[in-house]
Amino acid sequence: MTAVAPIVQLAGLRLDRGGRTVLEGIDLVVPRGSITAVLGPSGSGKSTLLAALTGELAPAAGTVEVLGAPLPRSQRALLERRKGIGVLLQGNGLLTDLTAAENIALPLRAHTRLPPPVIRRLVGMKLHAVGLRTAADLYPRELSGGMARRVALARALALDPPLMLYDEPLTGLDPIAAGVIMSLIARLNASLGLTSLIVSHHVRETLPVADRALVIANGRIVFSGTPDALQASPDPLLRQFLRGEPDGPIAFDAAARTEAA
Ligand SMILES: Nc1ncnc2c1ncn2[C@@H]1O[C@H](COP(=O)(O)OP(=O)(O)OP(=O)(O)O)[C@@H](O)[C@H]1O
Repeated sequence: MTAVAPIVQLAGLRLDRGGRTVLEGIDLVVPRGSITAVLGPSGSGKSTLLAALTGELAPAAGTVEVLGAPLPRSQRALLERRKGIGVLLQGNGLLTDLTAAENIALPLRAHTRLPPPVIRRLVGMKLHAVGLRTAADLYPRELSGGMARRVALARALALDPPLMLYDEPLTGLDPIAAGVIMSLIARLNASLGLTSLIVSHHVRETLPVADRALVIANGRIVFSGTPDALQASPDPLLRQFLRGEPDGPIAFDAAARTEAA
């Protein structure tokens, strides 16, 4: 790994799922420290792209470099690389019979040999980072949706990963909780020196915190640039997407995508 290498670099990437090509011709460089909004209609392949970044989905063609080097093929090396990638998945994935603090401690217990007092201290720091110091001993059922999302975020940050991947972090949240999560994502990115990719349907909430935007549609990247350039684009496909119109150049039926060879 080198200090100057982009944190994510994709070249000529093709991703297949269920025998079909979901994405192809994907070239992408994500600079360190940036927040990239990954946008696109439902089923366009946003989560599939994240799956390629974590190594969960192997490329059908092309290369995936994450944290300065190609993703390793061996399962052991891949698990090691994944410690540097924090993932907040759709839904929080909190274990219901563990408290907030115990949930956050899980990755530290699984992947480090730190003594319990150090783990307790690290968990306290993560809870503090998401503004939930007083919720340490609460169970997920005792948390609001926004609080549970923040606990899940603290858990994703437990191992201090330099790269954070967010898959629909606002799903199921009311507008106030959504605003809290988005500003927290932006604040953590700046204060911890992270790089973030945010897959989201919530264009209006996500673009303001992003310094780059990608739009995926019809199996490829149809826009890569600043949020301002996206919003100013006259491209009919981008206008259709930003306005949420059903008719236009974006094909919404799955049959429109190509069959994998
Ligand atoms: N495990 C899988 N096996 C087969 N096909 C899959 C699998 N996961 C996703 N797909 C297909 O891949 C395509 C892209 O799905 P993906 O979940 O990446 O889209 P998305 O843009 O994240 O959608 P959404 O915004 O609705 O979450 C879809 O056609 C989907 O049906």
